[in-house]
Amino acid sequence: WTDTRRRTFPQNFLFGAASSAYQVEGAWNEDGKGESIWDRFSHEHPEKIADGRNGDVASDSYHLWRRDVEMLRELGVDFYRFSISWPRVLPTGFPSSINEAGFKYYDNLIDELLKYDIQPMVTLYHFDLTQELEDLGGWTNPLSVSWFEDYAKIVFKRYAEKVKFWITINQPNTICMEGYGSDLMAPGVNVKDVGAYECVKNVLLAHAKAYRLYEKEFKKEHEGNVGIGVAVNWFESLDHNNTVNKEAADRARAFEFGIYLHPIFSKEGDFPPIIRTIVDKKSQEQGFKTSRLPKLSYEEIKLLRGSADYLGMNHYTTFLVQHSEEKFESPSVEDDRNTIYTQGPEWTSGKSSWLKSAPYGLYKACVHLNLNYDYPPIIITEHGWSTDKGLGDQSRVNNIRAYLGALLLAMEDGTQVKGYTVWSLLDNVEWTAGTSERFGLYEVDFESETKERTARLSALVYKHIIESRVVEDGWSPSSLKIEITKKKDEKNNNYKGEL
Ligand SMILES: CCCCCCCCCCCCC/C=C/[C@@H](O)[C@@H](N)CO[C@@H]1O[C@H](CO)[C@@H](O)[C@H](O)[C@H]1O
Repeated sequence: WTDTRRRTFPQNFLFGAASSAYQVEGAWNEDGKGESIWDRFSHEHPEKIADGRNGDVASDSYHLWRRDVEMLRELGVDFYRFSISWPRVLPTGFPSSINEAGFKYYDNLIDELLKYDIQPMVTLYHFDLTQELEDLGGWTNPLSVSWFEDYAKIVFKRYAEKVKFWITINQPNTICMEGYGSDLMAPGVNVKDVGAYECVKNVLLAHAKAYRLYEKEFKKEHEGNVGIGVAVNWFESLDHNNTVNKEAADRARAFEFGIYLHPIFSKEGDFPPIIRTIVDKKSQEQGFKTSRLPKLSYEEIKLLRGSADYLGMNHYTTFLVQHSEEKFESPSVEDDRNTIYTQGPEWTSGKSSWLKSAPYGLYKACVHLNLNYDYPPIIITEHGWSTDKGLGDQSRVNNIRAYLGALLLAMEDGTQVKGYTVWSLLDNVEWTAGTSERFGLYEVDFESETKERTARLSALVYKHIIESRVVEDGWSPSSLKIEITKKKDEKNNNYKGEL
């Protein structure tokens, strides 16, 4: 960390910015869009949304997509990561009803991006299941695997020619542990004992089926890359001489991300042995006839193993882990994991309660992935920082610079990082935090009718990093005025998405 040599991002390294449908689009019931679980959750529980601002209007990107693309051009990014709202294109979730008007929105957005040589990186699922599928059990229903595959097929068919980067599913841990294993996120059904693990199995298989479908029907002709987005924050023992806490940190890493990565990226496949042992043993003691962690068959293990062209790594922060002496509700995933998390009191805090800056954690997480999964190709599909509103976001600048510095070190030591994505292009609805936590390079004036977007300091700094391909701590812009500087003579639609 004291080695401050100037390091450079390679020419083929890709820089991008991200958003997701529910968080930015708004137009929650326009042009035939179906109801999503976030529409239902936020309407039935307005008290759960910190400042009352939900995704009904959000950043209004459904109407302001041209301005969004203009912002991406101002930044000079190589790609834009956004998600397709399943309920906007298939209002019930099933392929029996296709909403052409919904697809038209994505046609326009993708064409506008390509016109300016910005690659679309499409997430197929970012937390917004249709309510109709949720009423059938959502991701706890094994049929969700084929529901997702059917949806993926329609979207692949429509966009395979134009989209070279795909993320099947964003953050299975949030979907399953927070959406089904608690009531923190939609649908908030709180089935901590069995349902959360059923969800894990179904979400993983849905991902793998979509991956294999692309591999079989689209890969040869279109040469795109399909990955999965996993939250890989760093978890390490609070104290390194304490075996009990070191074992707790092993459990934390396995439960937080190993459970999703091991089946896809390890040589042997299947769930991590440490989780299998814990949940099987506890389930037996608790009187379950079979383990609460479902089995993966031989065929399922094979389907999953190797089912990603790259790992989409969402990394924000680090947690310090202790073994828990306190009793959790049992049976539950928390009880199975049995850990307590804290964070360094000296680490700088973001606006979100869970977000503190510890860039060394990104380096360590990369080393961990390299050792456990043999240097997988990685795209950082999310990293970001929350603030209050305001344009002078020096803390975001410091955070992005520090984490990019750590990333350069990890790359120098062999980590195969192909790209980096800031979360987020613009302020948006931060789920139950509403708009009280701002993650945008661009500020959105949520009070205005026009949802005015204005570049923050971080937007100018990120633009400079992309242009110079180095992280210069001393650089600052002469004003907050941002302009499009990267001129393209002609559009380049021949990009094949080489990793
Ligand atoms: C004083 C000690 C405090 C310790 C607190 C421990 C409590 C642990 C609770 C864990 C809470 C979750 C932590 C991490 C969450 C992130 O990985 C997750 N929010 C990332 O999700 C993506 O992030 C974006 C920003 O939050 C979000 O907008 C996007 O949609 C997500 O894909």
